[in-house]
Amino acid sequence: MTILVTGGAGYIGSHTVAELLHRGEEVVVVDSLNSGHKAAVSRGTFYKGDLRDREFLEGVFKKHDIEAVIHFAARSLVGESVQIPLAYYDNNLLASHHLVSAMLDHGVQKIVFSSTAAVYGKPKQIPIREEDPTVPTHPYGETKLAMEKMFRWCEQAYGLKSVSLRYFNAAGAHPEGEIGEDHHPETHLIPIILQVALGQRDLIGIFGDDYPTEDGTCIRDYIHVMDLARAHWLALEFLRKHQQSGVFNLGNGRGFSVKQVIETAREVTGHPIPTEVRPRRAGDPAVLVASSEKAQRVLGWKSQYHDLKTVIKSAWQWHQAYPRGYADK
Ligand SMILES: NC(=O)c1ccc[n+]([C@@H]2O[C@H](COP(=O)([O-])OP(=O)(O)OC[C@H]3O[C@@H](n4cnc5c(N)ncnc54)[C@H](O)[C@@H]3O)[C@@H](O)[C@H]2O)c1
Ligand SMILES: O=c1ccn([C@@H]2O[C@H](COP(=O)(O)OP(=O)(O)O[C@H]3O[C@H](CO)[C@@H](O)[C@H](O)[C@H]3O)[C@@H](O)[C@H]2O)c(=O)[nH]1
Repeated sequence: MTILVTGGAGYIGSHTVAELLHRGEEVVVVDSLNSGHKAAVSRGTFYKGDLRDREFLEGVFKKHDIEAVIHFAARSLVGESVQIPLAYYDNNLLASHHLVSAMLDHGVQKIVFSSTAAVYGKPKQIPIREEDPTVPTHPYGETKLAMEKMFRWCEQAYGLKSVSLRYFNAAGAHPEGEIGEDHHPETHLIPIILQVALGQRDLIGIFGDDYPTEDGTCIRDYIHVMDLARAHWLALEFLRKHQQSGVFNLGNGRGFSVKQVIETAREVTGHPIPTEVRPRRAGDPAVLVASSEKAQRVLGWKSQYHDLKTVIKSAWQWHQAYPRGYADK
């Protein structure tokens, strides 16, 4: 039987596809290539298409004996979601609605879902635990939370089993160096810093240095993309074994400020990486750090890349080999 991976040509999706294939799973990828890259999926069956195209989706479900779905496909930029919220309701909620309808029509009852730390909004306590209040501060987080809820209601009504993985900040690249992070435009901190080190940008803008943190810059929990990839396989195994739904945080449990990330990148790259302080970015909470105790206890997951330097080194290896990302492949 086959695992359908939506958004499998994207950053986290492509690393998960590589992990699933490594584990001997059969994989079918569906991706619109809106932000992903065909070259990121070198093995497995690939279909270019949009989840909102019901006829297209129907064709994929008819052609393959699908056991479960891993659902990455989404728009996922915090700032953009504030500017064009309807695009987020359309591409995230409507697309997921089509996907779940097709799944249920074809008797597919298991889904692993890319949720996010953004569902918590401004956390009341650190580290954040799964039972903490979920009060998103932007449409991106709002649509992800709505999808989690949609899965829960579908469990009650139709028996759908879901695992929602709330990831914190994904970073790094595959250890074999053939796939990595390549977004256009790039908005994420670590790849932008590495573009400065490559000479593609003059400096990195720091979005606010007046947060209530030790050095005034935002603190995030950076988790290696291969640790995330392995968690998806474990979530699939959890669904197979227990026929039970669940929600899990995935982070390293350690927070690093924007300034600390820049300093570590200077050590890794040997580049001075000039900075400029800019205004705060709308919707950014000061600190997001996960407790992943539940994922460790229930899924048997453990982060293998806890050191920020190792995470940045692995991203740097990819950016050095492919300075223009997949355009160089
Ligand atoms: N990158 C992070 O730090 C992070 C953190 C938390 C959660 N997430 C979530 O993880 C998932 C993957 O993130 P990413 O950074 O790999 O993003 P990405 O943009 O690299 O990947 C998303 C993929 O989905 C595809 N896609 C989007 N809409 C589609 C549609 N309607 N039909 C078919 N394909 C579609 C895109 O072409 C792309 O390949 C997203 O759901 C995101 O919300 C990411
Ligand atoms: O040029 C930049 C880019 C980012 N930042 C800061 O760096 C931190 C990390 O930002 P970024 O890499 O853009 O990630 P987030 O906005 O934290 O969002 C990521 O992590 C979230 C979970 O925490 C996911 O939901 C999102 O999909 C994913 O993009 C934030 O404090 C930003 O303000 C800067 O100071 N300068």
